[in-house]
Amino acid sequence: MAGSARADSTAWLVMGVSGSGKSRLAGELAQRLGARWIDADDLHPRRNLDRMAAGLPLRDEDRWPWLAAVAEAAARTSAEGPGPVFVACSALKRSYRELLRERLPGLRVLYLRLDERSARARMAQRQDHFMPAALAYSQARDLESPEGEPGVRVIEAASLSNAWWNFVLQPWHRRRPELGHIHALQLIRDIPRAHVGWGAYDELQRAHAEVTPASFAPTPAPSRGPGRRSARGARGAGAGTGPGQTAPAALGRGRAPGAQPRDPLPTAGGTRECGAGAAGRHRLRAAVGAAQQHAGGAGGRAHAAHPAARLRPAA
Ligand SMILES: Nc1ncnc2c1ncn2[C@@H]1O[C@H](COP(=O)(O)OP(=O)(O)OP(=O)(O)O)[C@@H](O)[C@H]1O
Ligand SMILES: O=C(O)[C@H](O)[C@@H](O)[C@H](O)[C@H](O)CO
Repeated sequence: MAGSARADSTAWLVMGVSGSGKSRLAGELAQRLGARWIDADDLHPRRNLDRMAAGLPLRDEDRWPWLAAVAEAAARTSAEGPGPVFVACSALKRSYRELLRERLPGLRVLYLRLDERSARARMAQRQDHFMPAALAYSQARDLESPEGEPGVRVIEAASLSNAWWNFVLQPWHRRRPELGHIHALQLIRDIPRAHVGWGAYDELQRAHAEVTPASFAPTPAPSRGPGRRSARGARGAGAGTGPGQTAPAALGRGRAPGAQPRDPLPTAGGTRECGAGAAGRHRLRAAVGAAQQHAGGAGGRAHAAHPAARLRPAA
C-alpha cells in the first residue's frame, strides 16, 4: 500500500510529451536542490516498452496500471523524507492527472510545453532510447494540455537553456541556501514562463564574466551522485529509495545510465557562499531581476515570506 505523503513533502509532477525534457528537468532539479525524483519511464512494464519500441502508441488500458505504480512510488518516496519529490511522467491526459492528484494530495505540476515538431526533432536526435520519433504524433494527439488546471505552471521547454541552469538557478540557490527549495522553484516557475530572452542571457553572461572564477565557476561535472538517477526500482518493492541510490538497470529504456547534460554543470549543494565581487554581484542581481521582470514581475518578491520557504533542502 502506498505511504501517505508528508505534509512537508510536496510532489511536483514534471509532465509533457516525449522529448519535452521531463527527465532532464526533474533530474537536474533534484540534483541541484538535493531532492529526490522518480522517472516514470522506469516503471513501465515490459509490454509497454515493447509496444512503444514497436512504434505503437500506448492506450489507456496500457497506462492505467503504470500510472497507479507511478503514484504509489511517488507517495512512498514522499513519505520517506522531507523535501520535494519530482516525478517525471508524461501524464498526457486530464484523467491521468486526476488519478495522480487523487493519490498525491497537493500535487503541483510543471508542464513542459513543446510543439510536436521540436519534440520529434529531439526524439530523433536521441540515441539508444526505446521511443521512436515516429510516435511524436501520437504524443501530441493524446496530450490534453493541463493549462488552467490547479497548481500548474507552464514552462516553455525550449527556454530551459544551459544559461538558465548555470547562471540563474544554481547561483541563486548557492547564494541563498537558507531559502531552500522555494527560491529555486520560484525561479523555475516565474522566469522560464517568458524565456530568459537573449537580452537577459547576454546580461547574465556579462555578469558571469565579471565575478571571480571562484564564485560561479562550474565545479567538475557531478559524478553519478544524488539526483542524477531517479529513485528507481519502485516497481514492486523498492520504491523511492532516495538520492544517491544506484538504480537497477533501466528497464529497457536504453538511456545511457546517468547520462550527463551536454555541458559540464556545477554540482548541487547550495552551501558554498559566492566569492563574487560587489560589482559583479550587483550586476548579476540586476540581470536576474531584469529577467524576472521580463517574465512577469517576479522580482522583488519577499521570498522569505512565501509559506513554502519553510521547506529545507533534504538532508
Ligand atoms: N532544454 C533543453 N534544450 C535542448 N535539448 C534538451 C533540453 N532538455 C532536454 N533536451 C534533450 O531533449 C531530449 C529529451 O529529453 P528528456 O529525455 O529529458 O525528455 P523526456 O520528456 O523525459 O523524454 P521521454 O519521456 O521520451 O524520456 C534529450 O536528448 C535531451 O538531451
Ligand atoms: O504516456 C506515454 O505515452 C508514455 O509515457 C510516453 O510518454 C513514454 O513513456 C515516454 O515519453 C518515453 O519516451
